[in-house]
Amino acid sequence: MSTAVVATPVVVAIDGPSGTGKSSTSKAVAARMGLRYLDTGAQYRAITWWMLNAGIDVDDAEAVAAAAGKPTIVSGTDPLAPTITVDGTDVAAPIRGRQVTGAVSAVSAVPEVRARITELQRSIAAGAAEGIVVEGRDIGTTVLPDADVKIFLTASPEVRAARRSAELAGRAGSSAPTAQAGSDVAATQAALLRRDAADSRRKTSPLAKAADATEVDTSELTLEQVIECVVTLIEERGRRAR
Ligand SMILES: Nc1ncnc2c1ncn2[C@@H]1O[C@H](COP(=O)(O)OP(=O)(O)OP(=O)(O)O)[C@@H](O)[C@H]1O
Ligand SMILES: Nc1ccn([C@@H]2O[C@H](COP(=O)(O)O)[C@@H](O)[C@H]2O)c(=O)n1
Repeated sequence: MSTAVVATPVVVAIDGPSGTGKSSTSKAVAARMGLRYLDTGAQYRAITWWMLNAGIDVDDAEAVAAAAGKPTIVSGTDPLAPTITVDGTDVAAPIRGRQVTGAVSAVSAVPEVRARITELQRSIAAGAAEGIVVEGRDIGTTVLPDADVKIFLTASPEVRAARRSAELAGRAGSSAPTAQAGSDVAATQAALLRRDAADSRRKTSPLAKAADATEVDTSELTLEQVIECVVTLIEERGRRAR
């Protein structure tokens, strides 16, 4: 296992569709290389949670835009214990629920929301003296176009759905595969693809691979292999820069 620590602050952008392994990979790479870690999806989920809690119709883009500046979102960037609060409330658990997951693409498509969250992301990245891994959908294209290393993770829809379903089943405490589990995987895959389509089609900074990003298809790779691959790409960039 590599335990590299980079000498100069490095900014790493990791983008990709839902469930490709961005969070797992980014956290592990950041922890291994002594970097900070920012989960930008959690920030969009947090503002969505606040909108839902405030009774705002998330399909009313004008109402969402008018409220976009109201909540205060704070992200903790320790890769071993990332945190997210809204107006001082810890929302790490509720932002992973179905309601937020079903509403987040509509909220994140609103330009005023993106402007607000993008500004926050840039200030967090600029303040990370030791370097940072930032993961999301538009980091390499829009948020940090000058990132030192850009990676675009992909995986087949079938693999992503199977991994996500296993994760959800693990959280719920189930084990043996059943007919119900089979239909859950199909529903999970449909939901992932719906979210990818909405995130890719929006007008403002859609989910996209930056022209200078390295694409890594994780379908046939273990998580450890993906982490090693990303660490190697960062180390190679460091050697070229010296
Ligand atoms: N290479 C891999 N092999 C096996 N399982 C993996 C791999 N990468 C990630 N996983 C598992 O797949 C699931 C989804 O991974 P993760 O949450 O990191 O994806 P993500 O791209 O951040 O998703 P989202 O965009 O929805 O937040 C997790 O349960 C994770 O442990
Ligand atoms: N840079 C980003 C990151 C995320 N989003 C939106 O948030 C949703 C949730 O992201 P997860 O990574 O937690 O699944 C995602 O579906 C996007 O709608 C974004 O727009 N830009």
